[in-house]
Amino acid sequence: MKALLTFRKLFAQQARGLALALLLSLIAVASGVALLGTSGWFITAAALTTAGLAFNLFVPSSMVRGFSFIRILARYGERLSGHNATLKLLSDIRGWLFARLFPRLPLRDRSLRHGDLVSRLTADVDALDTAFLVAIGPIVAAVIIGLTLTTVLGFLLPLAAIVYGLSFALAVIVVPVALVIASRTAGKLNVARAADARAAVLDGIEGHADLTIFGVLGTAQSGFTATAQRLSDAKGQLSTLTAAAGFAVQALAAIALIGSLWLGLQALSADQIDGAVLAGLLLAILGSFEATSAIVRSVGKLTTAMAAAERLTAIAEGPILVSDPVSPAALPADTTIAVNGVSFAYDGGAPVLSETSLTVAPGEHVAIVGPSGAGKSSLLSLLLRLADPQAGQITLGGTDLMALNQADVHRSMALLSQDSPLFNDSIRANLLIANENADDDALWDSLSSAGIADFIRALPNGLHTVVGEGGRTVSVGQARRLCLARALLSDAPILLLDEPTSALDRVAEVGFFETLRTAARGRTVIVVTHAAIPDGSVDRVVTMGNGRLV
Ligand SMILES: Nc1ncnc2c1ncn2[C@@H]1O[C@H](COP(=O)(O)OP(=O)(O)OP(=O)(O)O)[C@@H](O)[C@H]1O
Repeated sequence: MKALLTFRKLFAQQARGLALALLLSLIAVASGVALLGTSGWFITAAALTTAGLAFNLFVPSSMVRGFSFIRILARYGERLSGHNATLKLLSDIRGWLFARLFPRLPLRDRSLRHGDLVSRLTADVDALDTAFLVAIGPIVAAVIIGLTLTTVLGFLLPLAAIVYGLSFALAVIVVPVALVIASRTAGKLNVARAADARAAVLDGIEGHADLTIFGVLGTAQSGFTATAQRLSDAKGQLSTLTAAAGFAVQALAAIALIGSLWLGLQALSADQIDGAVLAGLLLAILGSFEATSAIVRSVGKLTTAMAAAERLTAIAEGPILVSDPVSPAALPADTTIAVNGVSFAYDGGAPVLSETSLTVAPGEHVAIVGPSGAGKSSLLSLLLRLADPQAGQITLGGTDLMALNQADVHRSMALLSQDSPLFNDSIRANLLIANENADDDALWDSLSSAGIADFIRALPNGLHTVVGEGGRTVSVGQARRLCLARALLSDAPILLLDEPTSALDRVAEVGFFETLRTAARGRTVIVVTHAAIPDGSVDRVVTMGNGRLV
């Protein structure tokens, strides 16, 4: 519940729409109760009056029509305003979540799988709509109806008011609270297992080719069936608890009805109440319990919403690894990079860099080589300020990186990483990410420099060709060249390249380094590579080993 309260400010922004929905839901339930009550009174009174001659049929029949009309309109309006406010609320929650997620990427909690994150951003946010739409609103409406009917009964049948009031309070407050307490674990399990199932689907789709080739598709399928079974067990647990609560509410409705009937008949024989009024009251009691069955169904979902809220706040309140300074320094014009005695480890782990130092002059092309795991990519991350060193200092033009805004640092450095992605969009749109103002000439220049212009020219749709999810419709080597073209298109004076040739054959690799030499002339280049670097393609090669440059 505490996690759900994190969203109270966003709920408050939609307070008007939600309050209107609540008011209309109240009117709908009240008209339903009044409709049944009036009908019971009307039919009984008409039957008790000889041939209906002495009974004014006009007023009650118009009341019945009026209440049913009001009920229909109120229900329609409630759905309209409730859903409208809830959809706005969900969109606010998504915006809120994304704003908190981005500064926290990459997440410190490495156990968070891709599918799990997707699940949190979609299904968990959706689960929050139940918090108001199907739980809080109906409960508030039912409490008001229950209090009103208890007061009316208090005047007409005081003893029945006690029986009804107690039964209704148990049905609307005690049973839902007990259901929430009893189904907390089942709610959490539901959300976690639904996320497992989504992650398993994503893993299966992504790894389908490898699973087929290694002949383990059957094993993967049975793993997925077991995941689906665990989800269905969790759903089953929740449904059983909800059904038990539903039974308790129906039993309380029966107690309220039979108790009121018994007390009402005694009052009738003692001439303390009119028969028609009694029939109306009994039907109104029945009508008021209709509101409670919706509550039980929705409260069952409330625990799922609470668990979803906990998962969302877990990522939204996670630690921010790198933050901007309060009063940032201006970005210096000088692009000299100086790494001075930097030591770095990931989140309390083993040291990755130990007192590393390196100076790269503006326009210099430097290659960093060394064994796998030596810390080369980590050094690039520190240069981009995706993490901060625990000791030492990195400066850009003499200014400490930690004194600069991250956005300024990123404006001066373009990155081609080992896994730079192509987005499911046109080649043009993929390139413009690096420089949205670039014209077609600039696009073709960068494509030529990356050695892929001829291939694009030969495509029927040229720059407008859509590359598919993750660049599936082009080869891995072509995708790398498109990413290089994107890096070259940016205005950044410093290019950081991490294993840019990992997907290229030797001929293409040699061609790539030659291209880089000329295409990035005038810019600083730091390239991390395992490739044998052709002579003359960089100014300097430094070797990294055991977290130090040697
Ligand atoms: N995000 C991370 N969290 C924790 N440890 C990490 C993280 N990224 C890398 N490491 C660890 O830091 C060490 C250095 O990794 P890094 O990727 O910098 O090496 P590398 O020299 O670039 O290796 P490769 O040539 O294989 O790409 C490795 O032991 C790796 O396991």
